[in-house]
Amino acid sequence: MGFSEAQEELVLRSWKAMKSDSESTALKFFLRIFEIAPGAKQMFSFLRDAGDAPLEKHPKLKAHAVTVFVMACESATQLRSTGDVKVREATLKRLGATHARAGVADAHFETETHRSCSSLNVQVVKTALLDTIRDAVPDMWTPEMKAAWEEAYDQLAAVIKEEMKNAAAAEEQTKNAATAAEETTNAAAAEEETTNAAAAVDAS
Ligand code: HEM
Repeated sequence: MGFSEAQEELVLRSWKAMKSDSESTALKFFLRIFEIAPGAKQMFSFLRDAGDAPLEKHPKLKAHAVTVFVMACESATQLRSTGDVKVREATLKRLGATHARAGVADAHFETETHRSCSSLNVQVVKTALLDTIRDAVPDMWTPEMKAAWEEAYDQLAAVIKEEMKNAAAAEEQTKNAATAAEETTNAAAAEEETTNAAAAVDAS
């Protein structure tokens, strides 16, 4: 099913209404993420270093929330015009690497609850996003608006998750190359040792 002009309009209209109060929307988004998954706080370096300072005082707090909203809006526009989500190559590479490094798992992007994992309920960013929009624009909120945001978010998340896999694979390759190089060095050293030992035997 393609993304319609009406769906794009729903996403952009609600974002426009929220944008005027993006400061408090961003804060609510974050608080909701940490309500759902308290453990997720540890993944954000700037929060790890923040000690006990209240979240709402944190200067970097807004950036991630606003980026997720803005990029989901851009996805909605792209989905309507081309049926596909494309993120600029350099941005995508960085996003893949940052999220993989921070320990973000595919599950953090989804809405399902992994009941087997009771300590960390992983219905994180997507649920937090939808809840935040619902509470920010209650008069506009409809099942159609929810579906439009879900679609835009899902397509964007799929692109980032794919890039996270690439980043993880590249890191693994670098590690393997380093191990292989080390093994070659060790083998060369062992060979030299054998040669030296043989020479010592010859000399004696
Ligand atoms: C479509 C969804 C998402 C978008 C568009 C997005 C976007 C971004 C951006 C732009 C950054 C800044 C760093 C950079 O540019 O490399 C970032 C960092 C980060 N994101 Fe996301 N993100 C998304 C989903 C998630 C999810 C699901 C999680 C998991 C809870 C997450 C956790 C993080 C963390 C931990 C960082 C690093 C923050 C730091 O320590 O500085 N993000 N994200």
